[in-house]
Amino acid sequence: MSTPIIKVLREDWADPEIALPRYETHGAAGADLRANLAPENRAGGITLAPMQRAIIPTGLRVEIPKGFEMQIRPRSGLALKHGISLPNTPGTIDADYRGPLGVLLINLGTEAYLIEHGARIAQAIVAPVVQARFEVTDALGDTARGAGGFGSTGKG
Ligand SMILES: O=c1ccn([C@H]2C[C@H](O)[C@@H](COP(=O)(O)OP(=O)(O)OP(=O)(O)O)O2)c(=O)[nH]1
Repeated sequence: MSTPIIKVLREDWADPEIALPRYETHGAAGADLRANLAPENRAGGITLAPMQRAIIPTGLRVEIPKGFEMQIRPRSGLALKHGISLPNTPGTIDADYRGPLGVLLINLGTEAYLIEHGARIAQAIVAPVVQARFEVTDALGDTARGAGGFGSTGKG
């Protein structure tokens, strides 16, 4: 598969010094997204109290090629050390979305956490998608599992 190109537009107000999403290692699945805060929040950052959530701007808009999506996922280190996660993980960025790319963060930790301007707050995974067709039917095909679910195959 050839490398999909994501077109990235910086907002007029965004700080151009903040790096675009990038893969930190050769084999990384996710490209780190950075907070690009509004000018009035840059000095002080944005503090998330325990259980508080907020959309953190990236200062970017993207054009994802048709047939792909972008998933926004938490960074494990932030989750482990500070309880910073995404209530909508994985956030879905649709190929036809042209609005601001925001990262919805939640502080699941017990202490307030400061999001600094330029901080790496989440990671973006680009993944192929297919759109299925949903068809009504009167009967579904037989399987060994049948209607068994929710732990029906037992423990261990
Ligand atoms: O973490 C996220 C999740 C979504 N979006 C943007 C891109 C996405 O394409 C759009 C809509 O997201 P989604 O479909 O998850 O939201 P919805 O609540 O179903 O809204 P809509 O009715 O607009 O589809 O919002 C973000 O910027 N960040």
